Amino acid sequence: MLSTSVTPSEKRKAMRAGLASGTLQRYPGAFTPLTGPLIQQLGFEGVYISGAVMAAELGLPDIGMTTLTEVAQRGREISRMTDLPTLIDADTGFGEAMNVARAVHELEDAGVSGLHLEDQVNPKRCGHLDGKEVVSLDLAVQRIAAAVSARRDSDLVIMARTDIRGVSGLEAAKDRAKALEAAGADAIFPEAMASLEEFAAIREAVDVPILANMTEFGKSALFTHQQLQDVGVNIAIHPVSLLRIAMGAIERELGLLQQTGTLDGAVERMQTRSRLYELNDYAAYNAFDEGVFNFEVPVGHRGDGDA
Ligand SMILES: C[C@](O)(C(=O)O)[C@H](CC(=O)O)C(=O)O
Ligand SMILES: [Mg+2]
Repeated sequence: MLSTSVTPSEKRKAMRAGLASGTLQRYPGAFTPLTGPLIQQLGFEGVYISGAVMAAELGLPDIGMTTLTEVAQRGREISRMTDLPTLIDADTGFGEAMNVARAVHELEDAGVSGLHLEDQVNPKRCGHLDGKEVVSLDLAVQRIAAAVSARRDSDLVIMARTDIRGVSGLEAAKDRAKALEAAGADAIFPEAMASLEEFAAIREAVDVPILANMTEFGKSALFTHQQLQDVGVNIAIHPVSLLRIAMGAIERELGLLQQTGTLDGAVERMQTRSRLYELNDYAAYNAFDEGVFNFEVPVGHRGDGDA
């Protein structure tokens, strides 16, 4: 009720334990806080908080237009509603070293368990589009080193994302992954890998956990969790999937309403009121209310003359 009773510290430890477990950690992207409890109830290991989704929801392109305040707020809203660890997309860190440090503090305070920082230049773009540019190795390393030295909770997971595969190829991605690991990254997010073999090559290059981004309509095929686990991937994200599923349904049903003047035929496809109330845990609020307000005040204690 109201929020999770699992502390940020416990969630960060859980995220680290999951990454070290040898079992693939599955993090669907929560496109709204309400999907956090659902992801948890269905038995996933964690919740991803996507920059692309946050931007899209605001009607903006995913080119670094969202502010740290907005991102931290969304991180807090989603982390609050789940017992699971959360991994948030911190894009390029909202500037260079000092801004990255500030971002780490804000996101830590928001209660996220981990964050990833990428090596694109600003304005950044979706990692699965062409025409990306990356910063120099020095600058990429500085961003990670700044994040690592700024964190106050040593369990906060600092993940380094490199977009260099789509710019300079796999060999460059392996080299950069190694350098980012040496800079203190707890995990590596190799963006836009073309095949399972490429994930295996990154696995070979570094000792820290690696992430696979299973975004639809991108550069990577949608490998199964088993396939990813078999090549040594530690965590899979499905960043924008829930937004795409929901928006697909919304567009279809809105069209129906526009054409027929009623949504009667769509009701059977909707989440029911009772299921929604279950996710929002109405029962717990009722129980709380009954415990606090519906008690008997002993005669002589009402303060109204006990008339
Ligand atoms: C993972 C990602 O950074 C995100 O913001 O969710 C995006 C996802 C996408 O646009 O499909 C990305 O750059 O891959
Ligand atoms: Mg992003």
